[in-house]
Amino acid sequence: MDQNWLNAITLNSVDTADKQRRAFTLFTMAFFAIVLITSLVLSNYQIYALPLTIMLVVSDVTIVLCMLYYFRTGALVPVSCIILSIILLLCMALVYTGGKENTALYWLMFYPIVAYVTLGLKVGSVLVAIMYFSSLALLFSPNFGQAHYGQVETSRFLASFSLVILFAAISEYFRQKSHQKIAGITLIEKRDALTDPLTGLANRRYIYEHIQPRLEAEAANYLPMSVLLIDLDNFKSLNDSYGHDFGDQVLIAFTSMLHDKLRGTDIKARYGGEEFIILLPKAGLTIAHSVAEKLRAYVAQKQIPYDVGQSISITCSIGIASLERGSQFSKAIKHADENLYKAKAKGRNLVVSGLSEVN
Ligand SMILES: Nc1nc2c(ncn2[C@@H]2O[C@H](COP(=O)(O)OP(=O)(O)OP(=O)(O)O)[C@@H](O)[C@H]2O)c(=O)[nH]1
Repeated sequence: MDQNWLNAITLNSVDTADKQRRAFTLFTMAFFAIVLITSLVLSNYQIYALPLTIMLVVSDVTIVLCMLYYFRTGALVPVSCIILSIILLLCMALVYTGGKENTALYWLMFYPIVAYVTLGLKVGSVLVAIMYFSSLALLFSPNFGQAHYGQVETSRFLASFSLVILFAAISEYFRQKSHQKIAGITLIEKRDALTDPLTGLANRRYIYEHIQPRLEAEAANYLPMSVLLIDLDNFKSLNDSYGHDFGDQVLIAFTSMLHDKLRGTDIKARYGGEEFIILLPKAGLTIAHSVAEKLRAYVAQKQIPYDVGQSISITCSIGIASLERGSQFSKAIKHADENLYKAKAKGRNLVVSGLSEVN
């Protein structure tokens, strides 16, 4: 069975909220970095060596440009990697020089938290590991850095920094797990709410909640579009003669016929009871009429097994309307329904089409 339509149902709102959380964490840190670097450059540019001043200004400008790039493109991962790498370098430079009154090591504590929140466990761990081992190298190579850190200071720093990394990693790991679980459950529930359980087709809610907004937002991908309303003929007497369970089997068999005769890109849904709706994107009335006519003829000749050696056939009536740019979906549905009514009135097993009114 064609389930393509289910893949179109996503959790945009959940993903957007998670991205906002990561972006907000990153940019809060970036904001402090910009303020700190700018004030350092402004107050010390006379005493700093020129290469240091240039390095700080370039870092500052790059962070600002990265933020602007994110707001233009929404590309959070590359932007996070660049900003976090710059801040990693600046932190290591700080450890190298010792910072004001040898307090450099304190400023490393926030980094693992931001790295894990922003880039997740895998990529975050790479940056955190680089910071951790670079710090070790600087702390245990007495001739390498400019600053001297005492033994107690070094061991306390390593112990507390290791604990911060450990807790940040544990918290990110379980946050990711629970996020995936909740997102998975929410997606299943959302898909269930838009699926007809008997036929596996999309339901009426899918058409109004998922497709209708897209017709307005992505009109170029859909319009002109044809709307087919299909109703199985004399379904009540079929139920009465063969039983409700067999009626259900007929609905399932009819769904297979839809899949046989229509394309995967056509939108098919059970509109209610024994009524179905088909949307043919980028198809005018002429094409829609010929598609509907082929479907009608196919359904009429198809045998549905009833009992051993016994089978029945069904017929359907189809009303068509077209949805052009500027016309309303509700009006096209109404017009298709009127044409379906005409098809029934003219004796059933018929296709009736007509243009929908344009605003
Ligand atoms: N088996 C089964 N029957 C259903 C289902 N949903 C609706 N029906 C039945 O479909 C029948 C529809 O009957 P009507 O609306 O009178 O239409 P009809 O008998 O098809 O007559 P026309 O539409 O005029 O050709 C009703 O008897 C409903 O109970 C379902 O999920 N399963």
